[in-house]
Amino acid sequence: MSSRPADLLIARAVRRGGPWLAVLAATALLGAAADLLLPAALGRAVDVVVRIQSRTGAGPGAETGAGSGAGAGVGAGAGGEAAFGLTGPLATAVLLIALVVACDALGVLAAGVSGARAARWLRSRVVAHTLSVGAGMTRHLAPGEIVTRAGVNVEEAGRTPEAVVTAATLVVPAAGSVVALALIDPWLAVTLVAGLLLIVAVLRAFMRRTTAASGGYQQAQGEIAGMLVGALAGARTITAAGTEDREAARVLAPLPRLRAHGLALWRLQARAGVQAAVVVPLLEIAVLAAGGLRLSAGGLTVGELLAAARYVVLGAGLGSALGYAARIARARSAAQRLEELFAVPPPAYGDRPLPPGPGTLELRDVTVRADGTRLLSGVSLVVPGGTCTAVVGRSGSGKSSLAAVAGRLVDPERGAVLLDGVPLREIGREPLRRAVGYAFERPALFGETLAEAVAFGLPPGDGTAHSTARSRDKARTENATRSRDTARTENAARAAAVAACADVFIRRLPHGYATPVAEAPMSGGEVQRIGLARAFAQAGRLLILDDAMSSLDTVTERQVGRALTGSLSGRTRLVVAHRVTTAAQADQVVWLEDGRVRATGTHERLWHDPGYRAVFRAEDAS
Ligand SMILES: Nc1ncnc2c1ncn2[C@@H]1O[C@H](COP(=O)(O)OP(=O)(O)OP(=O)(O)O)[C@@H](O)[C@H]1O
Repeated sequence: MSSRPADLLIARAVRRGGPWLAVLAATALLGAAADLLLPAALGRAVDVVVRIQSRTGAGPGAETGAGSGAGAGVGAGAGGEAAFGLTGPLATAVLLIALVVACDALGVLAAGVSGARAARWLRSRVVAHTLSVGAGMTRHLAPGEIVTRAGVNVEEAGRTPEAVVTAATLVVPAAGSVVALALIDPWLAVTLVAGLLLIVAVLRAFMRRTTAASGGYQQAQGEIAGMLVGALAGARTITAAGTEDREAARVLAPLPRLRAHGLALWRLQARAGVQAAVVVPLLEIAVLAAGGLRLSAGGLTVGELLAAARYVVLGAGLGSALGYAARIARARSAAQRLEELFAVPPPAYGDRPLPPGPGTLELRDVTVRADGTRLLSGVSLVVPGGTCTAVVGRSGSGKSSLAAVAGRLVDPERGAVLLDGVPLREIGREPLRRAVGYAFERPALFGETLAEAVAFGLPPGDGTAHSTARSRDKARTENATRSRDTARTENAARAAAVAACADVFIRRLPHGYATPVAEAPMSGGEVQRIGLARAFAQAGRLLILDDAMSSLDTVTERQVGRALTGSLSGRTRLVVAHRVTTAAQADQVVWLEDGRVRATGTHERLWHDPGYRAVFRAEDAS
């Protein structure tokens, strides 16, 4: 994958640092400037001392105590002058040191906050995008992989603001040192530039190799997480089969690869560290040697040589960018993995509203394909508004695929699905999701309490009064409307729970509808009933039940079946059925075989066909 989108993503994440980024850059630049000025201030102080010493004749002669009284007087006057002359450079040096310390402290804070903001932005985008793609995302990547990317990789990519800004500001002392050395002596500057070019070459090679190695490391990490989450989903099966050790070995299979990439990263870091560690002192020696020669030739003062020695250390500080380069490299490979998530497009919704209608569902020559396999081929059928259609067929015949395409959980590769004459692709997400309710064989329950689990997905009210209300009166009206809407939602959810035979067992719980979902002791059939209630409450005009009653006992199934043909009969119903009773209650039956419609008609008519009867015998036998 090209690293360009990843680099763009990093740039956008860095920008999320906002004003803290400016603080980070300002403290880094100010600190660098103070660092640059410090050698000059110290050099000046040394030169003042040397000048005073040479004027007073201090040094070897003074140490021997030689000198006249007048000379001593001159020495005392010069000593006072020295103290006075030193005050300026020393005070400047103290101020500069204080500035460096303050910049360091503020820089740490700014780095932390800007990094946290970048990570928050990345994480929100990853989560929102993953959920908007929905089931399509898990067809591309295992859930554990996705979680690793949203967690670990987001953290790595989010750490970039500090690394990028600090690495960029390291250029300032390097460039400043070159300029300062050029002012002292051009040959010293040339020596430093040669050394810096070498350091940049080391850094570039290090970055390239580290990006590749950390990509491999992160991939192995994601694979382990993906397989662990998969294994946990089947934990009961693993325990029942007694295959824990074998599973652990399977989950940890990428471990040798992880280790190899980890070692490669350490090796790269060590090698580049050694290279930088060799180049920097060599550079210092080279500059000092050149400076020493110039000093002996009278072209430099001692203070200038001292300043030059400090400038070369500052300039070669570019070598300390190694740590930042490693962080940027890891962030780039992490950003590439995030880009792979963003590359999976969410379903595009239209903007058409649904006109009033009975809920007539029509499939026109629909073909559905997944991973190269054809799940449905040229399926055409009409479910008249307000009627119930049962979808039957042997296991693997395409019933769930038909249920999925009928409410746009997947899109057909060819053909069209229409609700009341409007192609599903053209309907806006909101009206589509309000019009269609789904119940599944193994529903996932969301919400804190059972009441919320049943009402999940229901709008608290129709919201029309909320959006325009501005004045206080309007706000009061809005609150009243909201309370009315909430009450209406609760009533709708209760009525749906009654129809799905969930109300009976919910009310038997000590806290009834207020029971936290996580603490509600529910059987598979009871969970299915909550799922059914949720779908009954949500479905505006089309209700799709995909094997949603498989765990219900016969009595409960008959009761729910009565609700389907009674209180819910105003809606169009598409019911994937395995039992004869469900098919017999439906207005029409669609019989699928190998992803095609084998026949359509009433159950009574189809029952004459031995093949049709065999579908139910096969279901009973399975
Ligand atoms: N994502 C997918 N990729 C490839 N093949 C798939 C995918 N989903 C389903 N299939 C295959 O498509 C066929 C139809 O699956 P579908 O779930 O629609 O059948 P079904 O009639 O609902 O089966 P069952 O009654 O056992 O639930 C099956 O052979 C299944 O293995």
